Amino acid sequence: MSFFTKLRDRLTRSSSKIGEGLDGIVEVTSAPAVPQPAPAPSPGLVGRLFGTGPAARPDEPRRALDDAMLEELEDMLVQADLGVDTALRITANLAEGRMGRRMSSTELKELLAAEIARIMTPVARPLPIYPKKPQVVLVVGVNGAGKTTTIGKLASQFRAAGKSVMIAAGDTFRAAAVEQLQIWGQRAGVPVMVAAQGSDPASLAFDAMTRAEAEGADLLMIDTAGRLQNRQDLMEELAKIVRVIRKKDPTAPHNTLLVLDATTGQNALNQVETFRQLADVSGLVMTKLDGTARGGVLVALADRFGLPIHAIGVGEQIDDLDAFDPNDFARALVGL
Ligand SMILES: Nc1nc2c(ncn2[C@@H]2O[C@H](COP(=O)(O)OP(=O)(O)OP(=O)(O)O)[C@@H](O)[C@H]2O)c(=O)[nH]1
Repeated sequence: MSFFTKLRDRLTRSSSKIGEGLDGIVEVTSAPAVPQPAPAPSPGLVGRLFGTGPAARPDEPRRALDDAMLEELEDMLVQADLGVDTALRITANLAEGRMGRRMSSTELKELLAAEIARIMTPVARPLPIYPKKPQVVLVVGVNGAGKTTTIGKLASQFRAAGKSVMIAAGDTFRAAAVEQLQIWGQRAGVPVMVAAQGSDPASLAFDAMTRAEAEGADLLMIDTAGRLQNRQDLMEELAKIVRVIRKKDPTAPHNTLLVLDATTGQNALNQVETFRQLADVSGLVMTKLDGTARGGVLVALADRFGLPIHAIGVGEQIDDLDAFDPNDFARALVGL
């Protein structure tokens, strides 16, 4: 199954929220549809530019775009977790030159998808791979966001691409977290370095650097703790890991990935703010886009922070994570 098919099938809770929202907005006050003979289907201009979505049916209900309709659109987008600022910007762009025009839900979906893709295109960037060996990737995020799973999935993909990968289980306080990482390491066929429970994560990171250098690993991914309850401790812990790995390589870490859980909705925005204060976040991965109606938050994140979105997760299996494609995501999100 292609990742787009998977994305479209699994993003349904978010997409039905937006898709049905648009249907409702158009149908609520529109005149009853007058049946007309159906001409051969042809995609609209936006459809032709952005994919092969369904053409607007001639008998689809339509509604003239006015201020009231724009307000309903805004509210719907806010409820779909795109956030107020982004919702306002999108509706303003959508309205430009179209006030008074009678629009169908399909046309609105095409326009909305194009607007969302426009916002997200600049941030859609796969994790960059550098010639530097080992490339050190620090992975941060709150407990349960999906760090372990993401590390496992990425490790498996890089290995499949011929890279030698090593993982360090830096959340040394939680035995269960270390065990999970070991299981993912086995699945991905990648060594996982662990330390005694409760030992210093920075010391493990140093040992992992030493081993990765000695073995000529291409990539070292370091998992970290996500206890936000004690922000000061966590900040010190992350800072110490960075200090220690810089003794080995002053340019490391080369990437700091923040893993976010889509089901947290608008709270993901706060997590970005917080982790940017704790670490030098260089890119985002969003997990759990399946089974949540809050996937729209990714648009708000792109619009607000402009941080690269490296990958998105739509399930618990090893191949349920892929590079972020803005057009695919935008179309899936609006239900096209
Ligand atoms: N449905 C779904 N579940 C996911 C996804 N990514 C991760 N999970 C699940 O979310 C749960 C937490 O994921 P972990 O990878 O353990 O998260 P973590 O951030 O490492 O959490 P701690 O180990 O508690 O620090 C696990 O049950 C995963 O299987 C996803 O894309 N979709």
